[in-house]
Amino acid sequence: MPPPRTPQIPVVVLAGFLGSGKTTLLNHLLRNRAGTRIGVIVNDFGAIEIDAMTVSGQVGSTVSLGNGCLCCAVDASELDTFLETLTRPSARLDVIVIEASGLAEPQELVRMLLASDNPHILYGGLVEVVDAAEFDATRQRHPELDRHLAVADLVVLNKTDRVGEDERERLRATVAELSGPAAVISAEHGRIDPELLFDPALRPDGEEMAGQLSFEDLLRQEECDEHEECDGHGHADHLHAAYESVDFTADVPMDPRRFMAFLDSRPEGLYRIKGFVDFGAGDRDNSYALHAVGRFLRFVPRPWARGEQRLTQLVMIGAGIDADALTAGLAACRAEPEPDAADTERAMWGVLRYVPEPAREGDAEADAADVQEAAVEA
Ligand SMILES: Nc1nc2c(ncn2[C@@H]2O[C@H](COP(=O)(O)OP(=O)(O)OP(=O)(O)O)[C@@H](O)[C@H]2O)c(=O)[nH]1
Repeated sequence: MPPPRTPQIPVVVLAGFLGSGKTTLLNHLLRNRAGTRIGVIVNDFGAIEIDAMTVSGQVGSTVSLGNGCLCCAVDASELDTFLETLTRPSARLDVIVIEASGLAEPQELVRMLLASDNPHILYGGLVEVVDAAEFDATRQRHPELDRHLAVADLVVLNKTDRVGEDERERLRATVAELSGPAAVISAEHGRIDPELLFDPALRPDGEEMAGQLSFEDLLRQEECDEHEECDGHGHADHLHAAYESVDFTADVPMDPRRFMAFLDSRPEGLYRIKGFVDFGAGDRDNSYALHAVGRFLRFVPRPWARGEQRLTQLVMIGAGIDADALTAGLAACRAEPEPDAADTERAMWGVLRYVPEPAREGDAEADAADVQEAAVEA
C-alpha cells in the first residue's frame, strides 16, 4: 500500500509594483473567501508595517515579514519558519498567499518556494498586479518590470476604472504580449474571482499555474545572481536597490493645511506614501488612511478605536529622495498646541477633496473595515 500522501498547501505569490493594488486585492480575497481558509504572509518594505496593519484576515493567520524585500533575505529561514507555522494542521489553512513588497523581485520569491524543503507546501503560482493608470510611466522608469510579467502565471490589470476603454484594450494587449501564455484579467479595486487563484482549473485559459518559471530558469537565474555581471540581473539590478524608505511617526496631530502643502510639494522621486494621519482638531473622530501612488492621492477616514493611541504613522518610498528633508518637512506639519478650531475645520476641506466620492463609498467603507478589523486583531 502506498504511504499516505502528506497534504500540501498551495502557496501563491502576489506581486506587483508599488501601489498597484496588492493589499486591496488581498483584502478582496479575504472578504470573499467563501469558507476557504487563507493564510497570509505580508512583506513590507518600510519599517512601519502598514500593509500588515491593513490586511484583514482570520485571527492568527496573518504574519508579517517586515522591513526589506523578502527576495533578498540572505537565507530563507524566516520565511521557512512562517511557512512551517502556517502549514501546521492546527492552522487548518487551505491556501497561503505571500504579498510581496512592491519592490521585490518575484522570481526570487518563487525560487525560494521551489527550493523550500517544507513537504507541506506546493508552489501555487505567481500573480502579478499591474496599475493600469501608471503602467506606461512605471515601465519607462523600470524596463526590468517586463521581466516580472514574463514569469507571471496570472496578471491582474487593476485600476481599469482610471483609464478609458480604448486605453484599457491597448494596455491589455501590451501586458498580454509581455506575459506570454499567462491569463490577463482586468479588475477594479482588485475584485477578481477568488477561485482564479485557488483553483487553477478555473483560470480563463485553463493553464496550470506555475507553468512558466521552470526549475531550469530558476537555476539559471541563481547562477546569474552569483555572478553579478551576468546579463545584468544581479542583486544590484533588483528593483529595490535604487529605492529607500523613510518612516515617520508623530504623537502630535498634523495641521491639515501644512500637511496638504507638504503633499502638494512632494518630490517626483517620492512615488509611494502610505499610512495613517491624525488631523487632531480637523477631525477628532477619525484617523485618515493615506495612499499616494505617483501623483494619485487618496484619504480614507475611519473611526478611532476606543483607547487607540492617536498617532500619525507614515512610510514614504522613493528613489533619490532626501530622507532628512522629508522628515523635517513632516515634522514642520505638526499642529500648534491650541489651534484655531474654525480655521482647522476650513483647512480640512483640502483633505476631504481626496476622500472618495459617495459613488465609491462602498470601497471606502471596505477599506475602513479592513483597517478596523486589523486594528482589533492587533
Ligand atoms: N481607482 C482605483 N484605486 C485603486 C484600485 N485598486 C487599488 N486602489 C487604490 O490604490 C492605492 C494603493 O493600493 P494598495 O492595495 O495599498 O497597493 P499595494 O500594491 O498593496 O501597495 P504597496 O504595498 O505599497 O506596494 C489605495 O489607495 C487603493 O485604494 C482600483 O482598481 N482603482
